[in-house]
Amino acid sequence: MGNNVNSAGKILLIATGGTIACRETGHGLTPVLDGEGLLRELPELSGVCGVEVLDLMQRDSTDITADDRMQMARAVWENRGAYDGFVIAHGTDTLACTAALLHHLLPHIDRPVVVTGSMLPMGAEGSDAPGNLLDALRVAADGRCGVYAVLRGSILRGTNVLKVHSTALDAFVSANEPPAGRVADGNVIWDAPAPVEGTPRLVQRLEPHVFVLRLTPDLPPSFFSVLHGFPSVIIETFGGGGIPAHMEQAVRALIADGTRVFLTTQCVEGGVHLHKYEVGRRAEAMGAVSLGMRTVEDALAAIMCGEL
Ligand SMILES: NC(=O)C[C@H](N)C(=O)O
Repeated sequence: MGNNVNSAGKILLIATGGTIACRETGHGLTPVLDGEGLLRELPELSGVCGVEVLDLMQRDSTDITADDRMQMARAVWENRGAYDGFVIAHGTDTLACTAALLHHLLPHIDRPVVVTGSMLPMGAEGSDAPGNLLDALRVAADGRCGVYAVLRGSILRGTNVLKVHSTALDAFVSANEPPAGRVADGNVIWDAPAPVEGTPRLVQRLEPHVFVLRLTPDLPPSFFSVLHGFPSVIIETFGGGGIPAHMEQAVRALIADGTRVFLTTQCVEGGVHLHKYEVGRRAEAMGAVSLGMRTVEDALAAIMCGEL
């Protein structure tokens, strides 16, 4: 199978909930629409591709766990003989976690896997839902293999998705990489080369016990004792990266006790550069590992899948 499967084929829409599927229930927005309910709002669909539906779950994405994401990956893996591509309709709040984890759970996937969602429910006035879902289906039908998120006409690599706004329709950016492509007037335009081919597989085992710690300048070093026992910890450090001097001993003890310590930055973009400052070099010397340009979601997924 090449890097592009035949375009305009049969796509499986996997519905998982999220705002895109929400209605006001009197208890707040709750996902209630199933996959067919979403498609009913897309009269422009005919001519784009054939779509079948798999209703996997109806969750606000806040409630989605590693097991649920594994179910999504399995649904793609087990159905890939029957479909040319997959669209996953998902809540936006943890969409970046799902896109990154699917990328690492499905290395070299030989189908397009496109995650999308919306900031307003399908059917609400001015909603971004129909446009996002239709664009996602177009990208899946276009045939480029790999995991992507499609939102507001942008095609983001699964590893670089970042939600930066909690309410605006333009809520996502492609972190540390330009978008892979875009959808303009219904046409899919790729700006990045296709991913390198390889043998597709499904990663079977996930390690969900990864702690992410956001440093504050005056975090008491005694706090680190609660992290002993975690196999891996990601520390979101300041700017270019480093461990504050008064926490060094505590981090060293954590590493000596067998916890792998990875460092990233609290900055939205730019990554960590531990070689640049003395504080960064000291952190490297004690055995902390740089996450470079990875987003937290990508690093988390890579660690959970045993890649790091
Ligand atoms: N816009 C959304 O989809 C937000 C919603 N709370 C979710 O992530 O499921």
